[in-house]
Amino acid sequence: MAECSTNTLGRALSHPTLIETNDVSPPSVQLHPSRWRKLSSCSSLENLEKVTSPCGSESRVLVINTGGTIGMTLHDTGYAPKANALVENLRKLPILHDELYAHQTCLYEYYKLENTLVLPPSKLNKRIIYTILEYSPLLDSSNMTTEDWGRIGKDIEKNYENFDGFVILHGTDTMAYTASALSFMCEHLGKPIVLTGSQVPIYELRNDGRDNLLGALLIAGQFVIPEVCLYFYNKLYRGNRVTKVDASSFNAFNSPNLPPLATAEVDFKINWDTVWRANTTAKFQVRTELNRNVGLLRLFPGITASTVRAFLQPPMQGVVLETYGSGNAPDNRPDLLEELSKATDNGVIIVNCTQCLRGTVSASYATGRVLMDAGLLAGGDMTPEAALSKLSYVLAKKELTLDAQKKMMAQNLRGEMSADLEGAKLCLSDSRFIQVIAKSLSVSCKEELEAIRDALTPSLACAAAKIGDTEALVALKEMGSDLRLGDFDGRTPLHIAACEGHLRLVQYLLNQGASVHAKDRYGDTPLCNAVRFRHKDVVRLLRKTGAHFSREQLEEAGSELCSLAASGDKEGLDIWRIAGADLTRPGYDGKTAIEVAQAAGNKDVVEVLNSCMNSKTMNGAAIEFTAKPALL
Ligand SMILES: NC(=O)C[C@H](N)C(=O)O
Repeated sequence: MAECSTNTLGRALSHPTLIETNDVSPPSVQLHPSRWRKLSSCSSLENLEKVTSPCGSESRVLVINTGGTIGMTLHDTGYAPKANALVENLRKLPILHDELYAHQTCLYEYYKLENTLVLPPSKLNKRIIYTILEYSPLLDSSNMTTEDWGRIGKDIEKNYENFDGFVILHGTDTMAYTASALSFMCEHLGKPIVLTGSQVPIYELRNDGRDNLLGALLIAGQFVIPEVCLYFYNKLYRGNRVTKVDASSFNAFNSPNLPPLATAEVDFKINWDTVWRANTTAKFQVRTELNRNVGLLRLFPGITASTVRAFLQPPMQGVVLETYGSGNAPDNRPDLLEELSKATDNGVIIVNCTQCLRGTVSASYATGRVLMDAGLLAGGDMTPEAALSKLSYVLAKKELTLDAQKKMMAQNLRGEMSADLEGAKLCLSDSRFIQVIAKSLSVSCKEELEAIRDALTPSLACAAAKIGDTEALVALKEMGSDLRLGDFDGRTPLHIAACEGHLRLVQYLLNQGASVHAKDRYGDTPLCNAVRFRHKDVVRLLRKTGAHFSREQLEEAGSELCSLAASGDKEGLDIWRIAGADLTRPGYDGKTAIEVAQAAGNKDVVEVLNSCMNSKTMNGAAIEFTAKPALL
């Protein structure tokens, strides 16, 4: 921690004095100063030297336990969820909880949460602290409804700013539906949400629950993959691309039309090219309104017109028709086609999806074109689960006209369908720059070229961000570079642009999917950098996009605010206010900024602070954090 104490926000706020006054040399673990403070009064202080982790950092994950096999036991009626048993069980598993570390670092005292656990250090040297929120009753996922999806969404929204990632424990039977639904409900998502579960309860000797939970936690706590994902049997999938394909294998899920986002091998291999990029500058929010008048209808030879008619009766508003092959239906059945036409004329949205596990619907066959003529929308390569939940989400947007809803159904909203990439593929060999380097290194194959590109472009992109050269960034992007990647210090172009105050460039990077939550090796986000270098416009834009201080940074801000108040620095205080700091937060000695300003006789600072605190309409209103996260 000592070497991290000079030039970034978090480091500037650390309190070496705390360590001195307690006369305890810091262990190599990077704890937040507030935990240090707690530690000083903790009975386990004498054990400090046993904290063995080398200099790592911590991240926080919220685990929402909805039920499913992972936490089931065998009852008279068969397998059913067991309440209040998971935390106790995990606490006894050394791969899922490091009791010594928790004790030595006063984890329970600090978080005041019995259900907070900590993983042993990861290979990337991170400690993942996770808090389990268990639902009551726990459900077999066959019992889940759209209301349960809404509850999960709202709990994530409530706790969004307190955690780096989210894991949802869920039964496998309807996990693909929940994952799809959440992917649409979570708008402008900037953090990972990973669903997982198991085929065998975690309490049994041989089970897949431990590995699945561990993998999901490691991903949610270490990688900014801003998607609703599903982790199972060593693979991370996009949630709206999966389907359950096996009732009894550990390898229960498949993502037939999209390769996994990541694979857990010796190391996690993230397929960053596939990871979804946000293209808006809006804040995260969850839309819980879903339309329940939707359904799935699977075509089969000999289906009667009256069955179809009955299915399409009001109040039905949206149907996924599961057709044959590449989206085909009998073109010698005018009775069926008439029922479909009547329904679409009456405003029912019918989406054509294939019954096949893999592939897309197309208009290659006459038997497919008749469905287009009947007013069906092509569902591309969407899974029926994704198409159904997308319908439910889109139809709940009552502010949209029917035409706008249909248009939205045809759009790729969250990576649930493949865009028609004909002619749009980026070609690495277009880049003269990379070519010249590749030539000088005598490489020619695609993989080697890509490796060179990936090694060089993060630094080049940061250099372009430093001088505000948007054109250079556009050119790098066209080469296929991922502008979200960080340099050797984990500093992304967005960090650099935020430091330099290049507002337009910040906007451009956000439009390209740069993450406001990316942390560099010192734990700093672009927001920390923009505050430090006092770029108000950038701070405003980042806040608008959902950037926020972590709970620890907010706690530590008190001392910085006091020092600004002592030196009469109104501008400095204002920028912290805009960034979302709580101006009433006391410093390390318990005094607030206003008290410090009063003592120093800085009248106008007192006035400014008073007016800020009285003004309800102020921009970037202070966020009040309680000692406990909002979930309690
Ligand atoms: N493996 C499982 O989790 C199946 C269980 N019936 C569920 O979906 O809740």
